[in-house]
Amino acid sequence: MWLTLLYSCSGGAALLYILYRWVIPSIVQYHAGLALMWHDVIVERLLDVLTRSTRPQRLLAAVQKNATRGDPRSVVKAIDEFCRYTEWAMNVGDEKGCILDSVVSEVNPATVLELGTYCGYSTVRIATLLPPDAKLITLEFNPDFAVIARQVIAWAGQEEKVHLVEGSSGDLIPKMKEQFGVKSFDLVFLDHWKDRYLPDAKLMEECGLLGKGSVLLADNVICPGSPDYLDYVRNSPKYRSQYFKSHLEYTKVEDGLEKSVFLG
Ligand SMILES: C[S@@+](CC[C@H](N)C(=O)[O-])C[C@H]1O[C@@H](n2cnc3c(N)ncnc32)[C@H](O)[C@@H]1O
Ligand SMILES: [Mg+2]
Repeated sequence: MWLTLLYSCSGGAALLYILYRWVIPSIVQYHAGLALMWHDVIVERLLDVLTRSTRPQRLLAAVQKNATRGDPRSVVKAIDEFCRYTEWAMNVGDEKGCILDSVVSEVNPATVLELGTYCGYSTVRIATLLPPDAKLITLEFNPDFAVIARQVIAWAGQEEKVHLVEGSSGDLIPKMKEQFGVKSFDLVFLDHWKDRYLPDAKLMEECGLLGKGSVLLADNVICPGSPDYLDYVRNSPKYRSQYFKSHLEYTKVEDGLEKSVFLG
């Protein structure tokens, strides 16, 4: 009897594991709402409780285990593998990351602002492509994420190029000129909470942080989406705007990046 019970329990556990690991992820990856609900709410909370750690801490552990210190490409690869095969996370990801890389290379910026650091994945991608004298300021208002991001950036050997500032974009953007010595930004990567894209773009304009030719690159303009921002940059005579179609990080849900050149 005990043997039968053991068999049925282990059979049930195996079935649950197969559902969790393969069946549900392969179904939800085509649906925006379900994908975000599954990965960003259910799985994250479950693993936080079961492992008594946070997703950023688990991501950092994967970097320390699998990436070579001082090799930024290996850091990016370790995070992408962790997010594709172990646990989804809200980095720009490998697919949209290639578009980000090509825009950074094309603009070849001397000054970059990133809104939303999270664990430092996109920060490392951007920093790797910058010339040695370029300046990358990245803003993150969650101190727990900032602690992890600093370690990821240092593991990638990019800490000299990156200035991670803790605080909210709305408070920090007006201080960029006086406190951080910035004249204007050649490139801004918007990847913080989506309802802040439009107010922060307007704030950067008001503060004189955008010059003729400055590029705004906005992630997740379709999923989760930032319709008011898209409407603004696509219809304002101040911008020439272009959409790069792609997928929400580590899924097959449509998402994309909007590149908007400030015309002055
Ligand atoms: C999608 S994640 C950034 C992902 C990161 N850019 C990457 O691709 O690796 C968004 C981050 O923005 C931060 N954030 C949201 N609103 C913010 C704000 N107004 N100011 C500063 N940080 C913000 C969140 O705490 C979160 O860590
Ligand atoms: Mg994003």
